[in-house]
Amino acid sequence: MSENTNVYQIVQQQIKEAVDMLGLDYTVFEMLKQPQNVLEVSFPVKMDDGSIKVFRGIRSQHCDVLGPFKGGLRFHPTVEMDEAKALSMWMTFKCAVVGVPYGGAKGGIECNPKEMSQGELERLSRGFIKNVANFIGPEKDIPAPDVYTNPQVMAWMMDEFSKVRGYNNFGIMTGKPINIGGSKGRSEATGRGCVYVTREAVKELGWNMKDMKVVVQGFGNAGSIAAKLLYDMGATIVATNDSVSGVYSEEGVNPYELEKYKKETGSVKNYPGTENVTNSELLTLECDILIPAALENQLTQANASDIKAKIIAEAANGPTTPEADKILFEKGVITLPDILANAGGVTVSYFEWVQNLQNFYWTEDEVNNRMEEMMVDAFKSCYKTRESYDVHMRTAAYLLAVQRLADAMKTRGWLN
Ligand SMILES: NC(=O)C1=CN([C@@H]2O[C@H](COP(=O)(O)OP(=O)(O)OC[C@H]3O[C@@H](n4cnc5c(N)ncnc54)[C@H](O)[C@@H]3O)[C@@H](O)[C@H]2O)C=CC1
Ligand SMILES: O=C(O)CCC(=O)C(=O)O
Repeated sequence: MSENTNVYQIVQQQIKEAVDMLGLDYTVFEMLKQPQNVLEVSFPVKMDDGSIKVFRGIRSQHCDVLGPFKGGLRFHPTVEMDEAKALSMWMTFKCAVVGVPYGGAKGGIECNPKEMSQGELERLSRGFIKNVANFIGPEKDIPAPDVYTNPQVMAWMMDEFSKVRGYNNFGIMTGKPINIGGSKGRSEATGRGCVYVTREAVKELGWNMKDMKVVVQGFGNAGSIAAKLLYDMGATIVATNDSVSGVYSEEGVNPYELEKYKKETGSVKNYPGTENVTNSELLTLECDILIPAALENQLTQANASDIKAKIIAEAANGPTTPEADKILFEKGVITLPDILANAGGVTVSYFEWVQNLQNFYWTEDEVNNRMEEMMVDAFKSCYKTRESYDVHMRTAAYLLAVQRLADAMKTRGWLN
């Protein structure tokens, strides 16, 4: 039978399982099984050659019982509503797992940013914001970077929103450049947070980071930072890739040098001293830690039994299908689920928003130390729940998150 890779249906299944295990009122499932609000917009953008192209943008706001909606915006050719809904739902659970007072949102624009100039990307970003300005706001829904969006895109969007409102609104977007209200540590936060929980898992197993061989799928923001920090801790980065190619070396690569090479050539492909590997070869390489840091549905029933890693730390959202999860659990692999492992990004986004609202800025050490404390606490809570319910880490994280959401619903009078 072919595998279901519809991420919206997958997340609904994850919620149902947690609600049933916790014996909660069915209203909790009814509330969480779909987003509270969705918006789809289309708008014209003038291209550099003078032509007009119409783009489609999406924003899904899942559940705001714990606070305003929050989550990234991606620029990608595959952006569509079911994916945005699922990603917004994962944001709700992620915030609840780490104790960040937000609800989940996500969105994006269907486009190929690699084929667009900076001017076109700026007009695209501003056009999107003009069309969603009434739907978002610093107390309502605060977007952030995701796949193929970056601090510059956040800056244009913040500037456009401020123009629409008629006064500066730094708190509307997070992941901004530091000189216009960005937080120190935000660019590195997703990879850094992922490394903190990976380090805790390695410690729990009584292993030493210096003995770890690591494979990172997706040498972008989250993946390259995770690779660099693990390398700094003594781990060996044996392979990594991007959308063009992968590279492998048994002795390991220096991710700082690889980053320079990728900046110069546009890809990790043909990095000296390595052999090129395909994406499917990369995922099943001999290693201790595998960090999927690209897109959804990468570990599936087709490749799960061939995966050699003992720890999988999901920097990406939704990289593992439920069928793959089962196979990996039975093999004894410890999966650090996305809603825990990549929560460092939204945690520091929360710090950025707090700094913007107070107009008072923190040092990088303050940001990193506070994030570390929250990530380690969340890891420990999930690990404890995993042991007490005898479930895998993903289910443990959902049990914690759904219980916290249900408690807040009860307190707010949404449940009997
Ligand atoms: N940026 C952030 O703060 C956060 C990102 N994430 C998740 O992390 C993942 C990566 O996001 P970012 O690092 O921000 O994006 P990015 O755009 O900086 O990097 C994505 C990387 O994946 C690579 N890639 C794309 N398609 C690929 C394929 N088919 N095979 C192998 N590599 C491929 C790209 O070449 C690029 O190197 C996404 O799932 C995102 O939702 C999660 C939490 C926060
Ligand atoms: O920083 C944020 O607000 C959200 C980041 C994000 O999109 C994610 O965690 O998947």
